[in-house]
Amino acid sequence: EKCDCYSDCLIKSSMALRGPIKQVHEGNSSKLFVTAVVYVEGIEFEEGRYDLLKNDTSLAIDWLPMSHDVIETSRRPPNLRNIHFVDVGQETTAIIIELNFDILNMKLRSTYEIRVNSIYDRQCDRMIEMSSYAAMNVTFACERIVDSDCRGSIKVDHHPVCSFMRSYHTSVFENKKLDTVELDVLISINKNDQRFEKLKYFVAFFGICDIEDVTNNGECILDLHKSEAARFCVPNRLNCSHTRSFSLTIRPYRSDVRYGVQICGVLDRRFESPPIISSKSKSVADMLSVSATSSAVISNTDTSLLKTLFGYAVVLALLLIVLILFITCKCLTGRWCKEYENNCDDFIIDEDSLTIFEDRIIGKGRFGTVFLGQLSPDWHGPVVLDECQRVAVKTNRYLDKSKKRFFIDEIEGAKVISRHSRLLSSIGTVFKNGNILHIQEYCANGNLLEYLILKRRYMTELQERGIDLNGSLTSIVEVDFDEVISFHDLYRIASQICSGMVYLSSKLIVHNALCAKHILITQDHNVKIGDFGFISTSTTPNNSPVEGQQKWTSLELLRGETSTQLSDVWSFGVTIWEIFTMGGRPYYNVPDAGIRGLVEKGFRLQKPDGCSIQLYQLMRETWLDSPSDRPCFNVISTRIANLAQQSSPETNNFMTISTLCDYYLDDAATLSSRRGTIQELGQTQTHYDPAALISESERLLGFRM
Ligand SMILES: Nc1ncnc2c1ncn2[C@@H]1O[C@H](COP(=O)(O)OP(=O)(O)OP(=O)(O)O)[C@@H](O)[C@H]1O
Repeated sequence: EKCDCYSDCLIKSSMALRGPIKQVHEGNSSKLFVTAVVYVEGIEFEEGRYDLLKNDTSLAIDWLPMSHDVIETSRRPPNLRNIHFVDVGQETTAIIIELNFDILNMKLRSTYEIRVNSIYDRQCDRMIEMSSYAAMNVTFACERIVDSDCRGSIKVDHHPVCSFMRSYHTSVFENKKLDTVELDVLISINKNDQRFEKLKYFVAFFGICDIEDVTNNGECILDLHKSEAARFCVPNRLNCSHTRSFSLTIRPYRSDVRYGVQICGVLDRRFESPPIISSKSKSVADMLSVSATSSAVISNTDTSLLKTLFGYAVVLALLLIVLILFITCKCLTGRWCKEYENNCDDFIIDEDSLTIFEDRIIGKGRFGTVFLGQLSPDWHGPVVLDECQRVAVKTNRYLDKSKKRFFIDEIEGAKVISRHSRLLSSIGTVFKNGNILHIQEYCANGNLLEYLILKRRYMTELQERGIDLNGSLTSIVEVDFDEVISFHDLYRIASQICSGMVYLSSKLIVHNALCAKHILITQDHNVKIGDFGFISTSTTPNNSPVEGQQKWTSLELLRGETSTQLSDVWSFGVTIWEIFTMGGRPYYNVPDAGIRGLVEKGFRLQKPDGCSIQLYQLMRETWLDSPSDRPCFNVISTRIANLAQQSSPETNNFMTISTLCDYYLDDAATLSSRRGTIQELGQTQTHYDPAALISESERLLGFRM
């Protein structure tokens, strides 16, 4: 039906983002430039006839407070740059809306809703309402914005995860005199809930329910602005078992109202307030049973008696602590502990200071299992630990002398290395039941190899679901940005490893076993180089490849010559190859014994699919026959920094993974070590084809070494 000035035009519409979001520079300031297109079906295009008034009824741009509401007030409203109407045929008109947003949105990772409800018809001087409005959410995720500088930006949405636990048991202690109610609440947490892994601690929001909004399922609506908050399982999440009790105090308590509690898990302590679910800032909460019948009344005298007893206990505990400190001090100065003098090594930690969580296996290596551990809160050493004092505890399953020697070498190696932010710190040793435990700082994201493989798998899964990380923002709303990795991050990792190696080589130390598996990733996704069991110095030179490391070993060391810092450069080249294949297996089809012959003949690893020719050129230089022809770590560091800068191609922030690459064939074996079935190193593989290694890379660079 024709739409004229008197008919009730029903117009269908849809909206999409045109092109990527870009950071643009205007004079001294920068803005985020967004173009949205609304396709309106059902109106005849006429030049100059229609307009979009930027008011509440026609075009609305609303910030959705599901992202970071903390600095809401510092955001400036978006600026409408341009609107124009274009005829796209078939009774469809495209409205192109160009907007400028504040750069802060990107730093804080925000989401806006752009909505067009109606358009203005100049000829008839009236608003035409759409049958259903056109709307779209635009998320400003720094890593997705072209030409953006992500330094200091918040990468993920850290809001607490609410509606977490559903099973409560409460016991109520009513203090009539003080008009308060104390609740001991026992909650049950679903053991298998993956979100639990990422949580720091819990917050309970509790308060009076809105009477009219009480539901039949034992839920009520809680006004979060008026509610109180109590933190629990703080600071040590390890104490948080799957059933957990904590206390709430409701003050003043009123018996005529209902109370509700909403339990949320905090992901990042800077963001404790829950997402605002409705415009009224109210959230569905579980009803707390605070009935007078189930309560035990605490009399005033009882509390005062308890307080006195508690006071005595505190004084006694303090006296005890002073006594222990006095004895320890005497012991350390050597006066009372003459007979233990030989053991007075800074590196030895008292067994009682360490708790080992035997059910929390972090990994398994050649020598034994690595467990999660915790040092007592009063332990203070040269390494600053996280707030839970978490550590990695390496055990040694071998008691025979030669194997034990390797383990001790690692501890001794770690002692030689001084502290550097990119090197894994060794904290000390604990003697337990005649065995030595090696205590190291804990890197919550495990080793780099598995880290990369897991990210690659998630990204491959996204690819298979048709989600293009380099595509339009609308298609990536369901992406968990914690689980993907951008080129920017790959370069950052390579550069951090290089800076650790610059430091090691400045101390004239050769690592001898550098590879992705021996690099650990901290909670905040930074790099720590580990495994110092095979280091060599000028006084303790090394001239044989480390068992199982042949694929990372330089030609001279494979030949039995002495390794130098430039031998580590070779291994570093293989490590960046692992990074840019996102955990590919070098020389996947060659057994360790075949590596020397192959490398001597000039064969080198092929160019990873996702890496630039320039980066591959750098890798090839690290694999030059003569060590003196290879770049040193200082030079590599500058070159990586330059390559990282050049590598922000317009729409290519994330690698497109080609699953058919042969270097991914053995993934399962690599990851199986995570589950505890370690592949024996040096295991013989049956078949390999050197010709496969010549591959495309040789042709691309036009030479073969
Ligand atoms: N300090 C640590 N923090 C976190 N995870 C660790 C730490 N140390 C080791 N791990 C994990 O435990 C696994 C086994 O470590 P381990 O050092 O025993 O063996 P590896 O170095 O991986 O292999 P191998 O010694 O057999 O060459 C590592 O791959 C890593 O995933």
